[in-house]
Amino acid sequence: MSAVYNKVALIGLGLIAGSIALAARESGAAGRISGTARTAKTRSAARDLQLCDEIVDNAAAAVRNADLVILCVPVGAMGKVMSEIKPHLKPGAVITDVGSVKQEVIAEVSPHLPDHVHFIPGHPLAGTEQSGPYSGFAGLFSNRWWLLTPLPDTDPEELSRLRRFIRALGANVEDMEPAHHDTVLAVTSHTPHLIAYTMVGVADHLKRVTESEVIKYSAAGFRDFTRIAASDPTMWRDVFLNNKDAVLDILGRFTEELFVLQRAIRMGDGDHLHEYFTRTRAIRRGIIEAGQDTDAPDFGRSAQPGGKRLD
Ligand SMILES: NC(=O)c1ccc[n+]([C@@H]2O[C@H](COP(=O)([O-])OP(=O)(O)OC[C@H]3O[C@@H](n4cnc5c(N)ncnc54)[C@H](O)[C@@H]3O)[C@@H](O)[C@H]2O)c1
Ligand SMILES: O=C(O)C(=O)C[C@]1(C(=O)O)C=C[C@@H](O)C=C1
Repeated sequence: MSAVYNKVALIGLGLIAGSIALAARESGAAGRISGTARTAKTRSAARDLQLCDEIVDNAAAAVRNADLVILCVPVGAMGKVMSEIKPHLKPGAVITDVGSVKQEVIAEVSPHLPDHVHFIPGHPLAGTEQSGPYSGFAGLFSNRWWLLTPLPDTDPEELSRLRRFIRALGANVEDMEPAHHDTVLAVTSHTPHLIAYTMVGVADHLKRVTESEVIKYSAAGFRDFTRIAASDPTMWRDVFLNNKDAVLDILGRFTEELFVLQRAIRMGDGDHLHEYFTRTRAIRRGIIEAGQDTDAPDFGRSAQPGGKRLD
């Protein structure tokens, strides 16, 4: 394909920027990619991996003459990076970000925006528990959602151009209000991560009592928790500090439900537990039937059309 942007600048060469670089190169969506990272070690790793056409020592140099600038740093660092690149941006450039939280990023970045650029915040709903330049891969965004949260004055032509670039990386694009984004992600991503972190912490305490048994006999469910709980501490610290209200709201609801289930177990209320688990199972099956979980095994669907199983 012909390039959507002549020069793309990636700030923060970790999992997401590395994956964007590889996918953009594979698709030809970027004419030229310039990248930078905070530490010399990361820049050197990115050079070894040949992630970009050029790896430069600072963000100011990376954005020079760039048509698209993608901020790929932790949510809490977005404002600082934006203030550094402000004087070096090309007039007409599009600035986007990949932060997992939107309202706070918009609040932190907006004061540093020069008049002559377009800021279109975004968030790819794709990732892993890995971080750093070695963890990127070209297929990360394939068939995943990438949400954009355009602002009231967003130029429609620039918005459709950015959508074209993102689709070239393999993702499906949708627009969302920033506040709604933060509520949805608190439910689908942020609170589940906090629960995984907590569960692994509980098991860690238990391990001190039972020695190595918690790890040795850990079942698949717990192992999935440990994968999530291995996610980058800086990234997740910033997510929780910057999506505080939505996460605290969902966490409150979670705690209430947990107490109800706890009571049902104590009272031996099997009907309540069975009805609850039947509802949650239907949600999982709905996700798979909608084709939203490409990693999931297709539990019995081939044998039973419609996802129903004979029990
Ligand atoms: N990992 C995921 O699953 C995932 C998915 C979607 C979106 N995101 C978002 O993407 C962004 C990047 O995440 P990632 O997983 O690629 O992280 P990463 O740790 O792999 O990479 C982050 C990069 O930012 C740089 N950085 C860290 N702190 C910085 C600072 N204070 N100033 C300047 N640079 C700094 C690091 O050196 C590194 O180059 C985050 O905002 C995160 O919320 C992550
Ligand atoms: O698959 C994972 O490891 C992820 O946690 C990815 C995940 C998610 O919760 O789905 C994590 C944070 C992002 O902002 C987007 C995607």
